[in-house]
Amino acid sequence: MGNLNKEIRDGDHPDITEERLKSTFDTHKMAAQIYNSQRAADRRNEITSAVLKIPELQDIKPLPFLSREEKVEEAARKIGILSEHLYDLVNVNDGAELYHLNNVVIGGEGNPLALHGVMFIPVLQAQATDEQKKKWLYRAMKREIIGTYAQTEMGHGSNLRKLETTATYDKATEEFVLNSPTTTSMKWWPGNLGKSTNYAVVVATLIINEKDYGPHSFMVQLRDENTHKPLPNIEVGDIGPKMAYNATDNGFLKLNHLRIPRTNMLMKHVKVEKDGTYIKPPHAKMSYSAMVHVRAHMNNTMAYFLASSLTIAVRYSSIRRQGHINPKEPEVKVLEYQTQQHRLFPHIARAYAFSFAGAETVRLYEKVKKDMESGETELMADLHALTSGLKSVVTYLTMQGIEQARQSCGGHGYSMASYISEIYGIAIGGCTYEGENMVMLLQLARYLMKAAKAVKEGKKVEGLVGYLSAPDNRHSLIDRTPEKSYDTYLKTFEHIARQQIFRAFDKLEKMLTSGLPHSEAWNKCSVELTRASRLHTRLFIAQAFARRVHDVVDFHIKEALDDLLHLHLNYELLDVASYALEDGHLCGEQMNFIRSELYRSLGKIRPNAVSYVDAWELSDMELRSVLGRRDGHVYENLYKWAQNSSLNRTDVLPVFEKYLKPLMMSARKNSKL
Ligand SMILES: CCCCCCCCCC/C=C\CCCCCCCCCC(=O)SCCNC(=O)CCNC(=O)[C@H](O)C(C)(C)COP(=O)(O)OP(=O)(O)OC[C@H]1O[C@@H](n2cnc3c(N)ncnc32)[C@H](O)[C@@H]1OP(=O)(O)O
Ligand SMILES: Cc1cc2nc3c(=O)[nH]c(=O)nc-3n(C[C@H](O)[C@H](O)[C@H](O)COP(=O)(O)OP(=O)(O)OC[C@H]3O[C@@H](n4cnc5c(N)ncnc54)[C@H](O)[C@@H]3O)c2cc1C
Repeated sequence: MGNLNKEIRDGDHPDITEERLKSTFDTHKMAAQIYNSQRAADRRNEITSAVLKIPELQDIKPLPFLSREEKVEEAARKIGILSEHLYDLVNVNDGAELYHLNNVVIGGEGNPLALHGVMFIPVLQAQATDEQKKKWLYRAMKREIIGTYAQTEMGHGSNLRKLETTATYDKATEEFVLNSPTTTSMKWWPGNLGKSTNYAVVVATLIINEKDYGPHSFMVQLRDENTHKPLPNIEVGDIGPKMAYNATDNGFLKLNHLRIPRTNMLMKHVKVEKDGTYIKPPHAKMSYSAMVHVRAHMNNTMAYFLASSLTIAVRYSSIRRQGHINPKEPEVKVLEYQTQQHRLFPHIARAYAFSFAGAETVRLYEKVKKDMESGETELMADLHALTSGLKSVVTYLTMQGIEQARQSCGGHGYSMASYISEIYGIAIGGCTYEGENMVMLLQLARYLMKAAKAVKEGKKVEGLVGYLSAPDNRHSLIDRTPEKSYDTYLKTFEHIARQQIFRAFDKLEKMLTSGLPHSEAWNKCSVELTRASRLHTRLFIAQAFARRVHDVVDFHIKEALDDLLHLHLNYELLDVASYALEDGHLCGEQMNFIRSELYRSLGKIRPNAVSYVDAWELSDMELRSVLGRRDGHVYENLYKWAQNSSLNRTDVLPVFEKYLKPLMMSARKNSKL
């Protein structure tokens, strides 16, 4: 039998090999859990190996040394080369393969086709009629045209009902007139809008006979297909540098009374007839499908970002030696410190949890998408509630985890050589895009309040909120169950979420009864409401983790996942324990029990720590991190990496003659006086 950890190679740093030899599970079999099948895990590695054989697809130099313009150019260069090899490298109908290819070759900072693939094509698939698909979708899929999704404006992103861009129907010419009447009505932020795309699905407020029908989607050609020059009545450009995503040209767009044919409105579900008659869609929010598409996939992208930074931090912590635990012994790997383990291991567990919760979410999304094709909309509300909560909680916890990973690498974590700061910048965009986190938590809260009302009225609720009508224990039995039975943990999470949901509900009801208008009462309860949404979502994540562990057949994989789940449940419970202490559901003694289980878990995870992150099978090419190198040879490569700095091209910079020398000369002269 070979090594269980598949990353072991001759010549690696002995400290990291020592870690890998301790693995109790086969890391490639674990990858099958993370990527949902052995075939998917195999394909990732096959794609990486194939890419490594194509020299033009390698980074020209480490990305942090590129200027913004060079980053934009480099991503476009690679997209061009990828286009030639695409069919040999991936199954183009498999989103996971495309995403992996993107991560290996280009990385997270963006590319000209990102929004084309992530939103433009999905919105056409979901909202275009067959005729419209023939006109645009098939061309888009062949990349004859490149598009984006232009919804957010300078003045409005969250509140779609107040978008200022108008699409006014002109019955006489059977056209819509698209107009940006104010500075704040300019589209602002859409990815790749600035310079890369020649088409956009523009979301505008539909006006017919002076009546406002709310946001609708319209296909707009932005640029000439040959010259790429903006078409008349269109002003378009880049919004400038951002915290991250700087290979992406997020853009602005001003439409000056631009006329487009009536048939450019996406009309699969909703219609404006020639005479201006408006035909409603089967569900008012069907046009929000592209956003739900991205939200449904965000758990997995966040899990990936979190796992990337943890891979870097855990590998580095296994070769970084500093300080002593036993003064008579050599300096220890920093991974031996309990504080380091506490800082990193719970986030490893979260990365796995997000991936498992993500798989369930994508399954529900696929079902709803199929239903919607035939006009069936029953599960849309469930999906919207679930994805709203998850996108908010998962992006926020990912942000925390990545920052802990960075800090756990000490000074070198702050260097771009770690690449963690770039991953952080990219990942935290997710707290904002696809619905600002608080706004989306409040969307979930609407759903939870409806369920709470039903329960109060004596009705039974089911599905995601079924626990609200299930029996509850007054006191948690957490310390009175056999090891590896997680039922009592999950019941405790249920209790906490239920209590908070009803606390928010009661507060809201009291205010409404006192005569406060609904929107004011809602605002005054909104912190309590977002707490309810977070607790409900964290319960779902824990349940999804437990469901996955329950289903695993392979003994060693199950045992390793079980250890992570145990850590997850104890850590997460401590994080939210104040809610259960408040009403005596948990007592001080049980808190001690949870704490001691947590510390026991850290010890149990420790020997497998490197293998848990190796199991994500993130290649050096995609990690782009000196600290996270698979072979553990960090220090000599850190020195090599610094040689890329343009400041090192000469021993003496011109600024010396220009500024520093005169400064020192004058100081010396003064001190002689
Ligand atoms: C050749 C080489 C190939 C190489 C490969 C390339 C591959 C590329 C891969 C690239 C990989 C990665 C790239 C990653 C890029 C990053 C992508 C970033 C994308 C970011 C894009 C955006 O941000 S787009 C803009 C997003 N904007 C928002 O999300 C706005 C948020 N606001 C809203 O969604 C809405 O305004 C609102 C939901 C908050 C409110 O809407 P509204 O006012 O209309 O409704 P109400 O609040 O009144 O609610 C009414 C009822 O409607 C229900 N509702 C709302 N939404 C939905 C819904 N979607 N579904 C179902 N129901 C919904 C709501 O619940 C209310 O119900 P009731 O309570 O019953 O009344
Ligand atoms: C990296 C990145 C990529 C993006 N890509 C695209 C794209 O491709 N296409 C596109 O159309 N857009 C894109 N966006 C825009 C993005 O979708 C919006 O910025 C986002 O939806 C948030 O909206 P906002 O900017 O209006 O925030 P605001 O709503 O102005 O948020 C500001 C504050 O107000 C609070 N707030 C607002 N409304 C409420 C409320 N009702 N209740 C309580 N609090 C509230 C928020 O919680 C937040 O704290 C992108 C943004 C980023 C950062």
